[in-house]
Amino acid sequence: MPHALEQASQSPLYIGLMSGTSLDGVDGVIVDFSQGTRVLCHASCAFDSGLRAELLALNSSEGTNELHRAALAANALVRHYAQVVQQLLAASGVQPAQIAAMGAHGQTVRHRPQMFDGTGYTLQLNAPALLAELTGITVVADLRSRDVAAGGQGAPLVPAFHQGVFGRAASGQKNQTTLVLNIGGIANLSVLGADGSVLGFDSGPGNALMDAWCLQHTGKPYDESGQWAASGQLIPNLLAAMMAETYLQQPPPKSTGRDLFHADWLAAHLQIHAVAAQAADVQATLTEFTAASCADAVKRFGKSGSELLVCGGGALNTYLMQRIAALLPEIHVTTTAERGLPPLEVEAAAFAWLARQCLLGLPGNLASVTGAKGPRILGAIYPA
Ligand SMILES: Nc1ncnc2c1ncn2[C@@H]1O[C@H](COP(=O)(O)OP(=O)(O)OP(=O)(O)O)[C@@H](O)[C@H]1O
Ligand SMILES: CC(=O)N[C@H]1[C@@H]2OC[C@@H](O2)[C@@H](O)[C@@H]1O[C@H](C)C(=O)O
Repeated sequence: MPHALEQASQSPLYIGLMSGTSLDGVDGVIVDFSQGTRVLCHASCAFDSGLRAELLALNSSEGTNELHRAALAANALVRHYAQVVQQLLAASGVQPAQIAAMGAHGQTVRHRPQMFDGTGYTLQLNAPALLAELTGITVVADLRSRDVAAGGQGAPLVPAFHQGVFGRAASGQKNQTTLVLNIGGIANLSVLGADGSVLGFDSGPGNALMDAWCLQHTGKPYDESGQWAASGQLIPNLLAAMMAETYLQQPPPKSTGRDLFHADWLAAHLQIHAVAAQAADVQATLTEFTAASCADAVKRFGKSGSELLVCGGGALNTYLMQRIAALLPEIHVTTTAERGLPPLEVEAAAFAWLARQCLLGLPGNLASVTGAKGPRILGAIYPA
């Protein structure tokens, strides 16, 4: 390892930066790993509507000059990252030289881990060299593609971090399966077995479809606390049709994204089952779809008496949380805040941990989750 990097990797302070499939903006944290995992501060920066629309457009193959537009969007994205980094440093009083590295996820615009020839790809827009220039901090980027190259899904990556922070060794609850459900744009579940085993997979949609419908009909980017959904009536045929999506029944390892759960997927279902429906009824049904697909995943892999810790922005949707709890009467449903990590900090903290694993030369993936051939060191390093 070059001398400067070796020196940097002595520091216990790392930054994690996450901009996920919700396309709402960037969450960042500084984490101190000197004694367990301690988040020193959290900052976020919303995307302006122009960048959000461009990133959403780049998720589909429509439109022209994608390569040029993707490069410009990546530059704009890391300017938001740099802004979050400045906020974190200002709030904590930490100097750039004290940060060992930052894990910068980038923006997923395609996720096709398995293609016809066996090896697919996952694509996160990012400009790590620019980010290193803007911040003076070592950047670890491209954290998914090595797992895909090793035959894995490249996602979800957070289960290994969940195990360290919420698993039996960390919790002291040695006889119990702990489940961690991240409800972002897409939802993913980690199953932390009492025997130390770890499973994990994307259960299906999180907030992405609800957000899209809410924006289209109310002009608001999301349904605050799920109040609008709570005012609507469930459309049973629409729910049944969406729950019949074959992805939901597939066994893990599996991962998904906007590649499957996109606007056209929703429109096709609405055209058949909700032509004359009230918009609030569709919102109620989309919320139930997220709740039911998450609850099904939990029922399949959790045990009666297990604890379910919810994180991601969906944990702030009170109505969605009520629906998940109602569908899982034998599971204790709460949020990660109960274990000391607020829901909006978990993913970003996971990417700080992944940067640390990379710098220390340790694996970041779990083959039991992604299906990769084995453990792999994830990420590419852009020194400060
Ligand atoms: N107060 C709230 N009420 C309802 N929903 C909320 C609230 N706050 C956040 N959300 C939802 O959470 C979303 C953001 O969640 P989060 O930041 O976890 O997603 P992400 O990181 O983009 O996704 P992913 O985990 O798929 O990468 C918002 O788009 C919104 O749908
Ligand atoms: C390809 C990609 O960006 N996947 C994200 C997405 O957002 C949630 C879910 O789908 C999960 O698989 C993953 O993110 C989390 C952070 C993960 O890798 O664990």
